[in-house]
Amino acid sequence: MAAIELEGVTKDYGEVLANDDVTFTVERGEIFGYLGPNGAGKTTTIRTLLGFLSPTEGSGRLLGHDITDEDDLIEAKRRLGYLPDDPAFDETATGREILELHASIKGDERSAELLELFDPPLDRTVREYSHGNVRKLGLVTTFMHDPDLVILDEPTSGLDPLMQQRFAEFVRSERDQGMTVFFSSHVLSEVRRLCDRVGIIRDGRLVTVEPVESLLDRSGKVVRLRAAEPIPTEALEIDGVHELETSLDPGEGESERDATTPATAFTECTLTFTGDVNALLDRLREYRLLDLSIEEAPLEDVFMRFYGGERSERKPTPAAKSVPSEASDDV
Ligand SMILES: Nc1ncnc2c1ncn2[C@@H]1O[C@H](COP(=O)(O)OP(=O)(O)OP(=O)(O)O)[C@@H](O)[C@H]1O
Repeated sequence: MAAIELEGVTKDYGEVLANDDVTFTVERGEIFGYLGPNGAGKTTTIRTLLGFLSPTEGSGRLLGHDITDEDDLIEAKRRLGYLPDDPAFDETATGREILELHASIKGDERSAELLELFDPPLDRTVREYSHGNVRKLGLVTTFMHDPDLVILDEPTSGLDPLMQQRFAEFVRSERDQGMTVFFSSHVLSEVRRLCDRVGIIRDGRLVTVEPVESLLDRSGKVVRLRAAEPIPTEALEIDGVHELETSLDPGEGESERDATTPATAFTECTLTFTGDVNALLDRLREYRLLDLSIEEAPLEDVFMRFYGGERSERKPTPAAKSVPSEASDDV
């Protein structure tokens, strides 16, 4: 039995179709990242999963229980931890009082261990908490009853880098012991670090569900090179070259191209490469290179392909100019 199953979930608010035929499954023991820009429909899916919203159409199951059947869902909720995007704790209560309340409702198997990790200031009232401290208290209340499945809406928002790191290590070790983790995010570095699979939602529609590794494979590598001699642009006319940017440095003391320089040639370039790296290296073998780097493409670039907008700035080569490349592999 899967941890989460959604089938054709649609939520129509009249003027906005917040979720449009959303279908996916999250298996037990995986970390699933639900990605999308602001307003894409992430919170709507989460609130539907938890039975807080009834779908206009479609159905779903949480730990095997029907999300549209309130009584059935109570069973699932005993084994569920949920961190909303804005946990509405009683502002007049102290952190300690909040924990006592949660313990009395759901039980407390592990708050001592969680408090050591996340360390919210327990003796202050929630009114005095920073956004990050509310998040830390929320993480303790989410995991304290040792749930089988956690659903987290933007869990690291407001956490400092050290806390984000701690959260990542904690979540991975929980996953290794069988917990299922579903979280929404628009923080791509955290998704890359944490997730086994990713679902991307844009304008209410699920655009893709796939392993994070295949998303990275499809995004290709960023290749940067600097050559000691001009390389004809045709040398890079091979499958998998995208977004080629080149520049020609005439070199010290040489202000003009010499007669042997091809009409389109470069000494420096940056490109995104989705093909076989060996084929690229074969092409470059006959030229004298000064520098070559091959790195994973930023997930930001891949993400942008899904919902449009400007690509993140790539460090341009000096005097970089664009050269027409083959059609982009938009998905
Ligand atoms: N109660 C509501 N009535 C009408 N429209 C709504 C309602 N709740 C959400 N929406 C709209 O539905 C769309 C999806 O909203 P949702 O909160 O699910 O997005 P999100 O991906 O969680 O965004 P964010 O990352 O900003 O939290 C948005 O256009 C939002 O304005």
